[in-house]
Amino acid sequence: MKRILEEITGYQQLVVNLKKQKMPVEVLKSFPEFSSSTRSLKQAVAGSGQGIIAEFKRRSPSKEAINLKADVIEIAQSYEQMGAVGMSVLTNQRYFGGSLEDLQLAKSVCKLPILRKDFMVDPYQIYEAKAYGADAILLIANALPSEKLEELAVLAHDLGLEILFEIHQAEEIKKLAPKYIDLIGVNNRNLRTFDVDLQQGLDMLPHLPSELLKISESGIQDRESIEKLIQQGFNGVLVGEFFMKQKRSEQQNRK
Ligand SMILES: O=P(O)(O)OC[C@@H](O)[C@@H](O)c1c[nH]c2ccccc12
Repeated sequence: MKRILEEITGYQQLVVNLKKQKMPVEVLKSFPEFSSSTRSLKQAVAGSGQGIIAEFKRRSPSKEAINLKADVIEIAQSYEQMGAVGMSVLTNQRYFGGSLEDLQLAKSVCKLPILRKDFMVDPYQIYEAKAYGADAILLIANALPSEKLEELAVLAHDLGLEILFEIHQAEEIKKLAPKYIDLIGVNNRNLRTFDVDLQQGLDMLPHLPSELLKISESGIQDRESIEKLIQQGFNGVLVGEFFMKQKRSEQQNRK
C-alpha cells in the first residue's frame, strides 16, 4: 500500500478531475442540507465529560478490511444510542471504502454532529461536505501548506462548518491560526509509517494551547485507554476500528 501523504499531490489532481465530471457548485448549493443549520461538534465535546467521536469506516490503508459489509444507518443509530457525542464518516472510497452517500445517510438517521473525514485539498470538497450534511471537516496540518489550510478553513467557516485540525507533532499547531481551529485532533498514528503511539500524543498535551479542545485520535483499542486519555487531559477521543470491529462481531453473532 502506498503512503497516503505522498499521494496527496496525486489526490489533488484526482479531485480536480472529478470536479469536472461532477455537479457544479451551484447545484451543490441547491441541496437542502446546504441551507440547513449545523450541529456543533465543538459544543457536543465541550459539554460532555468524555467526548467520544465514533467513526464509520469499512476498511483502512493500514488494515485493509475492517467491516466491509457495515451498514451506515444501523451503525449511526447504534453510535447515538451508545452515547457518542459525534460521528466521523470516512467519505474516501479508495482507501476507506466510504462515500458521500454514507455521510448523507448518517446525518439523516441520527442527531449527532457529523464530521466528514477525508483528505481535504480543494474548496470543492468543502462545498460537497456541506451539501451532503457534514457539520465539521478535517484539515490535516501535515498535508498542505499554511496558505492552503487557511483558504479551506475560511471557506469552511463561511459555510458554517467546524474544523477539526489534525496534527501529529506539537509544532504543527502553528500552521493554522487558532481562530480557525474548533477542535485539535492529535493523531496517534503516523500517516507515513502507520505506527501508533498513544503516549506520544499524551506527551504533546502540555505543548498545545490550553484553551482549545483536544481530541486523541487513532489506535484506541479499549475502554482503559479511553479513560486514561481523558483523565490525562484530552477532552475527547476519536475511535474507529475498535468500534467497527465490535459491530462486525455483533452482526456475525446475529446470523
Ligand atoms: O480506526 P482508528 O485507529 O480508531 O482511527 C480512527 C481515526 O483516527 C483515523 O481513521 C484517522 C485519523 N486521521 C485520519 C485522516 C484521514 C483518514 C483517517 C484518519
